[in-house]
Amino acid sequence: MMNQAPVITIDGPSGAGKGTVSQLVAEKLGWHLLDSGALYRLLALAASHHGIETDDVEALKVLAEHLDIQFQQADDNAIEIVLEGEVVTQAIRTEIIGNQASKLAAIPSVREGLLLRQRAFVQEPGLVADGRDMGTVVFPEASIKVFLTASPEERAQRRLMQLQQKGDEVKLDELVKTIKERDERDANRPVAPLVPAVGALVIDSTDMTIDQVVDVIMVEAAKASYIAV
Ligand SMILES: Nc1ncnc2c1ncn2[C@@H]1O[C@H](COP(=O)(O)OP(=O)(O)O)[C@@H](O)[C@H]1O
Ligand SMILES: Nc1ccn([C@@H]2O[C@H](COP(=O)(O)OP(=O)(O)O)[C@@H](O)[C@H]2O)c(=O)n1
Repeated sequence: MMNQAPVITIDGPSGAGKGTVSQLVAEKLGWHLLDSGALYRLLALAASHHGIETDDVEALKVLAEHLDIQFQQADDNAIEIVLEGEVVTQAIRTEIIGNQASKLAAIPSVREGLLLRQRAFVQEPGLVADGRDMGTVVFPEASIKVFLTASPEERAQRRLMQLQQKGDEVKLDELVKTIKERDERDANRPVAPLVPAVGALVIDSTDMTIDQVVDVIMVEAAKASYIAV
C-alpha cells in the first residue's frame, strides 16, 4: 500500500529537462525529490566496478537489491551521490554510463530490484519523482503526472551545452544519434517502456524556457491545493 504523501511524477526522454524541472518544482513546494535515473546509472557504474556483465541477470538483480548508495546534502545544499563510500555525483553523468544504464534498465529483474527502493522515497510533505516509468509503474496513484518531452535535436543541443560546460568533448551529431538510440530502446522495451501515463499532462518543451515549464506544473499543483513554500 502506497504511503499517503502526494506524488508528482515527471517522465520523459533524455534531455527533456526532467531533472532540472523536478528539482525546481520540489524546491518550490518544499517536497522530496527522487532522481530514479540516478539509480540506474549507479547500478551501471557499480556493475562495471564489480566486473558484472550485462547478460548476468542474476548478479545484476542482487546488485540492484543491495546497492550501497546514499544521497546526501552537500555544504552548498546540492545533493551528493555516494556509491560504496565514493562520491560519484559527476562520474555517473557521462553518456557512456547513461547508455549502459539504459541497457540494464531493459532487464525486468533489475527494474524489480529497484522498485521498493524507489517507493521508499515517498515521504511527507510530498515527492517529485523524475524518470521514465514514475507515472506508469512506480507511482501509478500519483496525483499529478507529467510527460515532458522536446524534439531529439533540441534535447541533443541541450545535452551538448551541458556536457561542454563540464569540459566534456562531444559532437552534436553523435549526441543526436545516441539520444535517438536510447529513446528507441527505452520506448520499445517490453517492461516499463517510456510512454505517457494515462491522464498525463504532456508538455513539449522544445520552444519553452525552464521557467515556463515549471510554471505550467505549478499551476497544476495549485489546482490540487499544493502550496509553494
Ligand atoms: N526548457 C528548457 N529550455 C532550455 N534548456 C533546458 C530546458 N530544460 C532543461 N534545459 C537544460 O537542458 C539540459 C538537460 O536537462 P536535464 O534536466 O538534465 O534533462 P533530463 O533530466 O530530462 O535528461 C540542462 O542543461 C538544462 O539546464
Ligand atoms: N525510471 C527510470 C529512470 C531511468 N531509466 C533508465 O535509465 C537511463 C538513464 O536515465 P536518466 O534519467 O539519468 O537519463 P537522462 O534523461 O538524464 O539522460 C534511461 O535511459 C533509462 O533507460 C529507466 O528505465 N527508468
